[in-house]
Amino acid sequence: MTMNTINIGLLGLGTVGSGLVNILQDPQPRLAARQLRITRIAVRTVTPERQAQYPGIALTTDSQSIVTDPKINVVVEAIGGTTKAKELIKTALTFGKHVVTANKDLIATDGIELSQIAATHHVGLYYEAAVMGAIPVLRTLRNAYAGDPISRITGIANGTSNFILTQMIAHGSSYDDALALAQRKGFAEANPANDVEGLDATYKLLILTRFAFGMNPSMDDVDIQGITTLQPQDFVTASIWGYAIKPLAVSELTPDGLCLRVAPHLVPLGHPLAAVRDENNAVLIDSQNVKRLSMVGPGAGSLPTANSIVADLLDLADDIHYGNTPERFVDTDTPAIVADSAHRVAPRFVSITGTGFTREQLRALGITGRVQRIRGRTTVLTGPVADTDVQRWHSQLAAAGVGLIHVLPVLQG
Ligand SMILES: NC(=O)C1=CN([C@@H]2O[C@H](COP(=O)(O)OP(=O)(O)OC[C@H]3O[C@@H](n4cnc5c(N)ncnc54)[C@H](OP(=O)(O)O)[C@@H]3O)[C@@H](O)[C@H]2O)C=CC1
Ligand SMILES: N[C@@H](CC=O)C(=O)O
Repeated sequence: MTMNTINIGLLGLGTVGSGLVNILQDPQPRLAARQLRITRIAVRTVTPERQAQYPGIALTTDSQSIVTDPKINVVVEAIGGTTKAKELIKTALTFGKHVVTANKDLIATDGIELSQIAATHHVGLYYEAAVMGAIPVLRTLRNAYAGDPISRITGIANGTSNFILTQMIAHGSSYDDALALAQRKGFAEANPANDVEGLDATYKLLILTRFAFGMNPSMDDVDIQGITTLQPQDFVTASIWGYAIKPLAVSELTPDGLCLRVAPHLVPLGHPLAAVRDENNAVLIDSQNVKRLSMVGPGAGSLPTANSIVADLLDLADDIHYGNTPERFVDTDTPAIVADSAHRVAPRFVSITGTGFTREQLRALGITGRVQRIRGRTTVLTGPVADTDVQRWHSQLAAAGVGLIHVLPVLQG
C-alpha cells in the first residue's frame, strides 16, 4: 500500500539535527518506503550559503512558525535546553503534532507533564535518542520487560565522560585536551559541565528508572558525582588492585527502596563494563526471568543518535498511516520510594591528599582496608561501607584539615 508523505519540521541543525537530515536525504529502501520528508528546519542563523546546502528544505529562524504549521505532521526537537524547547514542544503537541525529541534534560524534568499533554491531544511523544544515543534501551524496557521484574539497571550513560576517561588512560591525554576533543567531535552538551559533573547521566537515569521501575524519582533522589576529580594516580592504583574506573549510572530496587547513583565506579577488570571504551555507552538489565541482558553501542554522535530518532519516526509513521493514536511511551506519575543513605552500602575507594596519614589515623576515622601511597596521595580500598559513613568521613576529614579528594563506590555484581 502506498504511504502518504509525512512532513517533518525539524528544530535544530547541529550534531543531532544534521545527522537526521543525512539519514533521510539518502534513505535505505525500507526507510524510503515510509515517505518521511523534512520540509522545514529552524536554526538560530540562516545565511544564503547555509540555505543552499539544503535544496528543497526551507531554513528559518522562526521556530514558532514550524510548530504551528498545519502542513507539518511531526516535529523533531533537537535544539536542546529546557525553556524554549519546552515551549515549542508544548505548542506542537497542542497543535496536534507528534513530537520526537533527543532532549533528556527536558524529558527528565518535565516529561510527565509533556506526556500528559500529548495524551490529551491524541499524539505521540517519543524520545529514544535522549537516553544512550544509539542503544534502543527505552523500547527494550517498554516492550520486553512487561512480564519480568527488573532489579537493577547499570549503565555507562554519558559518552563524553567515558571518552574523556578513555583518552586519559589509553592515550595519556590531559583532562582538558580530552574534553576539547569530545566537544569537537560533537559528543558534549552545549554546557559540558552537564557531562563531566554527572548531570547528563542523571537525567538519563531518571528516565530509565521510570521505564524500569514505574517510579518517578527527582534529581534530589540521586547521589551524583562527576569525573572532574579523577587523576592519573587513580587509574594506576585502581589497576594495581584489579579495577578499571568507569562513569556509571545505577538504579537498583532494594527492599528499602530505590538506590540511585551516578559516579565513577571501580569496576573489576574482567567485568563487561570495564571493556566499554570511547564514547560508547552500555546497559546491563538484571531481572527475574532474563537474569542479565546487556547492550553496548555509541552513546553520542551525529548518525548514531539520529538513528534512534528515525526509530521513533518509524513508529509514528505506522500510527499515522493506520490512523492509530500512538501509545504513551511511558505511563507513570508514581513518586519514587528511595532507600535511606544508611542502607546504601558498597566498598569504597578513598583518595586523600598527602602520604603522611598512618593506618592508625585512618582506622580512628573508620577507614580501613588495603592502602597505597603514590604520587602525593593515600588511597584506601575499604570493605562495604554505608553512604552515611562516607558523609561522616567528609565532615571529619574537613574538620581535621585533611583533603579528601573523592570516595568512589566499587561496583558489585
Ligand atoms: N550531541 C549528541 O551526541 C547528542 C545530543 N543529544 C541531545 O540533542 C539535542 C541537540 O544536541 P546537539 O545537536 O548536540 O546540539 P548542537 O549545539 O550541535 O545543535 C543545536 C542546534 O539547535 C539550533 N538552535 C539552538 N537554539 C535554537 C533556537 N532557539 N531556535 C532555533 N534553533 C536553535 C542551533 O542553531 P545554529 O546551528 O544556527 O546555531 C543548532 O543548529 C540536545 O538536547 C542534546 O542533549 C542527545 C543525544 C546525543
Ligand atoms: N553529551 C551526551 C550526548 C548524548 O546524550 C553524552 O556525552 O552522552
